[in-house]
Amino acid sequence: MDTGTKSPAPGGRKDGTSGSGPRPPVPGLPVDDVFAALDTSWRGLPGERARDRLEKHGANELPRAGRRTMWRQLGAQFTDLFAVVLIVASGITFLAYALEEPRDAGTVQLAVAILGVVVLNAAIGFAQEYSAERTAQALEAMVPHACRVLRDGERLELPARDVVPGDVVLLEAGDAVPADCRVVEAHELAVNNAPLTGESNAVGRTVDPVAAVPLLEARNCVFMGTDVVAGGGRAVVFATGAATEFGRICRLAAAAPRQKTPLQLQVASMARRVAGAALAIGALMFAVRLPTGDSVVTLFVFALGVMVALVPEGLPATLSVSLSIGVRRMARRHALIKQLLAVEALGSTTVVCTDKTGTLTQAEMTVTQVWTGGASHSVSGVGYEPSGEVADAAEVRELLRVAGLCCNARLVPPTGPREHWRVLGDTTEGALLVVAAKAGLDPGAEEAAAPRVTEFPFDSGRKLMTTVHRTGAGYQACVKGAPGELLARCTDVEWDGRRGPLTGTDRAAAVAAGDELASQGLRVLAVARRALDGPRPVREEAESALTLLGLVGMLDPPRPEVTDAVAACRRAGIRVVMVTGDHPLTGEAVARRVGIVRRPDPVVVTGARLDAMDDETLDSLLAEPSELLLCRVSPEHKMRVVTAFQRRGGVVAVTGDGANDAPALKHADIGVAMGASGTDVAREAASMVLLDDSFASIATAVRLGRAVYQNIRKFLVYLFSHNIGELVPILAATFAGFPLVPISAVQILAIDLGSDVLPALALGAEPPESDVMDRPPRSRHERLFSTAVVGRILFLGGIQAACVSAVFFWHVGSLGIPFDDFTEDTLAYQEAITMVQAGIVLSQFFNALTVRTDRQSVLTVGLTTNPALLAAGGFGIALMAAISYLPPLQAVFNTAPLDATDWAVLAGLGTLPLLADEARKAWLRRRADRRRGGPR
Ligand SMILES: Nc1ncnc2c1ncn2[C@@H]1O[C@H](COP(=O)(O)OP(=O)(O)OP(=O)(O)O)[C@@H](O)[C@H]1O
Repeated sequence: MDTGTKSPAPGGRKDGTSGSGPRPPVPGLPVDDVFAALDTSWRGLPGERARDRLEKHGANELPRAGRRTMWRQLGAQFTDLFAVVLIVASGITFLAYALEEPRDAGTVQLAVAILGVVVLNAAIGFAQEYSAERTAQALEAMVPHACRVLRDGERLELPARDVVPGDVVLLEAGDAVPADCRVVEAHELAVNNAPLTGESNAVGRTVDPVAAVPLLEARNCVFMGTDVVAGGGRAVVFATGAATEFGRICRLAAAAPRQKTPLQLQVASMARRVAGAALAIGALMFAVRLPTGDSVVTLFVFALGVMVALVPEGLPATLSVSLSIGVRRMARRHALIKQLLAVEALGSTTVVCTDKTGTLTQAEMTVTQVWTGGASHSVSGVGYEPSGEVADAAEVRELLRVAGLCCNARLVPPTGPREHWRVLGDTTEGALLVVAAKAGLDPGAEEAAAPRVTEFPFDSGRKLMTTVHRTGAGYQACVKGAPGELLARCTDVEWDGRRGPLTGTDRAAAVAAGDELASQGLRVLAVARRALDGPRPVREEAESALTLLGLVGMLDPPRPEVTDAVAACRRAGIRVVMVTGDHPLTGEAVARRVGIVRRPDPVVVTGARLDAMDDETLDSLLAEPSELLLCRVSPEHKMRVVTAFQRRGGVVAVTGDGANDAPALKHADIGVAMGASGTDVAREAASMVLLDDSFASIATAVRLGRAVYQNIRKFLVYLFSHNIGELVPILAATFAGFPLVPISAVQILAIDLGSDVLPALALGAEPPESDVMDRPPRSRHERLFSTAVVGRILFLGGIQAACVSAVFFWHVGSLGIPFDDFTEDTLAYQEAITMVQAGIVLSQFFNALTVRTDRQSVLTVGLTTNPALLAAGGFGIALMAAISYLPPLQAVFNTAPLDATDWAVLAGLGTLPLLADEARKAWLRRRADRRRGGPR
């Protein structure tokens, strides 16, 4: 059919394959006419024509909806609550300056400084949002979105963006439909059109032409943005990119609101509360300083300054930095976070339900045993290279021929000297093709001799797959699957030179052989066939009265890195539960190898036993602290177990790769999909995607997730402790009857903006503490501002406040000048306020070092292991020196030069919070050791 003639261009308005005008007539055409209309054929497009079409129609991508322009993003920074409050505050200060008699330059400086806060905050916020968005885009691009198409008869795997009208797409359960297509071949094909129609039940697809109906209702079409949920088939693309129905809807859709995570909400609400408190404290300051006799305007400006200084403006931005650094670190370690929520949940994960194949193991299957009745045959060779030996027996060849015919995977030879043989498709099937090749069988030739006429695809609920072939002697069903499921459908055997009914002894022998292979950790499949009368049997017919040919056992070695990761999870108080569709013996053998099972008596629960259990029994089973394996389970069981763990208050991470894992992935606190081998549906449903599929990456993500939370607490303690250091001296001076403030509002702003922002950001980027995985998971209900956090803020802030107050009073008192004689211009006063400011800056430098660890000594992590923090602290000190020594800055801040002794005293006092905190940590460590029964 592929004439190669230049018929009306597919995708153009004439044949309606694209554009927003008349919809394509393809649903009404018989299959052959569809190919003609789209100028393509069953063999797919020739490569050159596909390239032309890609050029003509552009990439199969949707224009990004809902992205704000840079200007709008920047503008938004000035309209959030804090910014508005600050802008109003600055306006009032300017007004106060205008009304003041005589005018004080300090007032206008304060007004400008407040505006400076707004601009700086906006800049940080904007930079953060911008980089977070860039990160999100980069991460999105890392999630593979490939599809299988036929081009010139050749089966290829292409990025979905390269698909063009006329491409023949191969569809399987779990695939995301890459473009709008007309179905030309369907094997129990069903899709979920929910993204387009809102109805989330599976709808079957046919190949028959349909009468004129709205395109979305055409049962012979599949659409971009939807998923194949069952069966498989082929379809021809008729619209791509923005021309698809999905593209049309996306154009109509308004920008989705950005969702904030509970942590962000917690911080935002806390920041609001602190702002309220700042307002109250500002009012309090106004009230307490009223007796000093200052003018109302002066007092008002001062109170406003204090209030502005106390507002934690930088907090939300620092939080975003911390989260986005966490996300980037995880991506570097192969864990892509799709929803920020997962970062938080990871930190409090209590249970990980993990698949076996690919996650704990390498998913590099090699058939090592073939069992045919009385005889067991070893197979040599490793990996997917089809070289090795297998017994040259007719019954082995027949078993492998049938198994090979019942496969959709394809072996791809290496293209370069450093490459290896690869499998395109299911690795279990890849292993079967390899062993068939080792037996001298050529899949192409076998398929040509017995072309496939229909297929009942594998699904993990049924655990079987069947293909029907036309042979010289009629039709034949080739069936492979889990031995238990397949044996139940067999009535005959053909092995050991015997062909006849399957006896009780045969059955027992097959079960024993299967168990023996499984207990070696091998994945076991049984293979059978039957003769059929016609090409299109119903499934029950094709999968009954089968003749059993034997079993194959395939090895899938554990991933070497998993054992350590499992041990780390154990230490971190996280329970690892294996959930597999495989045989209990295979599951247990693998679980033992990776350390999930260490005791002799693990609890192995099969899907059948789960079915027989009510929720109460299941709950009490999960409550036992046993080593638990769930074997021969289907995705529905997985969902039930996740829900049961959650009922018990667990925070559950669950892995999944198949389309029917989607509900469990969505329901879990952290749905983890496989980037390399998983289906598109699973990846869409998940909140985290593992690029390397390895369990070890989950453990790493948990570690980094815990670190993010810890870091947030670190900078909270850091940022809030200096507020105490600023407020207490002011209150003390007022109550002591000192007529001036020990630290002015502009000085407070200089600390907030000059010396505190950068170290807070550097704390948000701290690497995980080495003992982060030696503690139990954080309770999901634990507040960010826990008693421990507030206690530490008061502890560190209190010491700092005591030190700087002492410095102030010592300095103003040592000269014997009466308090009432002090004016703003008294040198001793200028020196004293400079010392208070420098005292806080130095103390904050040491504070930053001490908050780096919760319980460990700072010396254990090393004083220089966060160079960014040292640089940020160093910058703050240099700025302070400039404020003390440079005349223009002295004029602004009313400061005076400090001498070396002053600096030395301040530095000495600044270390006090650090030393006191070290003593507190040592006490905590000793207490923990005592609880554990002696030091470790
Ligand atoms: N492509 C296939 N065709 C037929 N049978 C298969 C196929 N793949 C697996 N099986 C059989 O079905 C059983 C369950 O496989 P399934 O892929 O559902 O397990 P799973 O839950 O993904 O396992 P795992 O936990 O190892 O990832 C296997 O033990 C095997 O006997």
